[in-house]
Amino acid sequence: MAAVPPSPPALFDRLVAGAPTDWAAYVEHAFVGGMADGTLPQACFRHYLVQDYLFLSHFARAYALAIYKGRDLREMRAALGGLKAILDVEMDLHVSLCAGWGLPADEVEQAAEAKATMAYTRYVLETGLRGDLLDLHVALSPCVIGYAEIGRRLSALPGALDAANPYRAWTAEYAGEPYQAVARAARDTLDRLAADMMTEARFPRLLTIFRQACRLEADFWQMGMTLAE
Ligand SMILES: Cc1ncc(CO)c(N)n1
Repeated sequence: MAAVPPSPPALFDRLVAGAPTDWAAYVEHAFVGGMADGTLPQACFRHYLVQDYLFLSHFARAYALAIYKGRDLREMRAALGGLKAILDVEMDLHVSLCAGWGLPADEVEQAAEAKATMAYTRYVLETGLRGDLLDLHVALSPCVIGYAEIGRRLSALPGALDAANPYRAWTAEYAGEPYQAVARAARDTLDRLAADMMTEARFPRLLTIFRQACRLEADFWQMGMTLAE
């Protein structure tokens, strides 16, 4: 019987394997550890939460760009699914999280964007405008798939979901099945696009986009930690 050839590693796993330091600096940032054990100062979380609301509104625009860049209805519908997940699921969570932290939505919407927020969101949008759908989805991937991984890791740590942990709602949301499903869909989208758009010659440039996005994610946590504006 002929041996079944091993299937190639998924594109996302290849990207992580190609940028282990940048990936770890993002998903293992001190901000994340501080949410796990509850020691993160609450002012840092509030600052982050306000900026993340602004982040998500630009992130929704990037998914809208992915609809525009779709080459057929299937790709356009997949991007629409991502857009709806942000606008209808994640934004709703944010509005209620913000309310729970005493931050009314209209106040959050009026807040000034921190430089780290501008840098990250505009980098993703610009990468998508300049490149094709694969460039755009690689730029988006650390966000969606990274937060699902962070949520999953946190939820396995003792204390992260305890009633006494002020960040338990955040962890529960990103560890929860609806968000995990969004991240699986993002992985599938990458693999489907890679199957007909990816060449080996292209991989180094995709890895550069991925690394840059991971660095900007780590900077986003750092902005929260330091209350940077
Ligand atoms: C900064 C940032 N990255 C990723 C996500 C997940 O969508 C988020 N909410 N915020």
